[in-house]
Amino acid sequence: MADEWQEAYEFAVEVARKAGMVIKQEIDKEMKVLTKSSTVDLVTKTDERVEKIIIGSLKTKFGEKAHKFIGEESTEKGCELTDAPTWIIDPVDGTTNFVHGFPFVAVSIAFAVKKELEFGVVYSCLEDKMYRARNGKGAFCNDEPISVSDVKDITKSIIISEHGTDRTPAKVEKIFSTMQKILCIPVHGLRGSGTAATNMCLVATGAVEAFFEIGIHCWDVAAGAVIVREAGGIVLDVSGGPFDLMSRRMLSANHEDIAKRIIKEIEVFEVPRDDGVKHLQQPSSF
Ligand SMILES: O=P(O)(O)OC(CO)CO
Ligand SMILES: [Mg+2]
Repeated sequence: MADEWQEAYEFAVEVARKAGMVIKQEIDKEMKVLTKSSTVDLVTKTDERVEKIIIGSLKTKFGEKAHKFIGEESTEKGCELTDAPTWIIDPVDGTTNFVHGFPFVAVSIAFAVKKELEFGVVYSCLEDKMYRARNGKGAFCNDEPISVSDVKDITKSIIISEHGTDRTPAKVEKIFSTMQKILCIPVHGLRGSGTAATNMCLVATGAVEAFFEIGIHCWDVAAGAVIVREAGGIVLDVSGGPFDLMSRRMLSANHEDIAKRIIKEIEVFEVPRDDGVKHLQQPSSF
């Protein structure tokens, strides 16, 4: 088949837009906020409702059994990425932002075949920015081609990292220590939008040079990974080794020079993998 997944790609954009409309309608309403892995890991009825809308639309279009689904709100005990065509979905990336009305909230939809990411769609719905990319076909924001920054000197860069939702003091200390070391290189600035998917799109548009985080999940970064790569950037493990979607560790950058410099400063800490696999050694390529 010449272009087997183009229809799925186009449909994913449609579904992400529909999901974003629901988020926009619900952000100003009274909402009940529940918690998940910690008291600061928030979830609302909108997260669940939007995920049902996305998965329901995809099943109606492609059939109940044709594809597999990994969704933030419907994957209870770890997630397994198989060779089957698989959708990886974060219905509301930036739930804390959504709860507080902080204006960066994204729908993230990725599609993998034989464990390789085929395309990714990130709809930053409050900004009305539709980011999308498909392997070998370029990355776009609202249909305009996007590309990463050409800055290779870390002292001329802006870097994004986030604090995560684990408030164990030892982990918070490592996160802040890493940020302090990077800030004092020095870089022009440190930022964070509160959504990993949007952060990756900011790397892809050249607004920042890199984004890294330990503790994110596969649904936060799967779509963004395709978008960064297609915009000319790189996506790696935080050690410099190959990116592993299930590892909960990710560094995306415009250029190897920026990535290498950041890796020198990252204080790595252990997090359980998304697929429940006990321990995998992360080989470093730098
Ligand atoms: O808001 P969510 O979907 O919990 O995701 C967070 C990271 O886990 C922001 O990317
Ligand atoms: Mg998320």
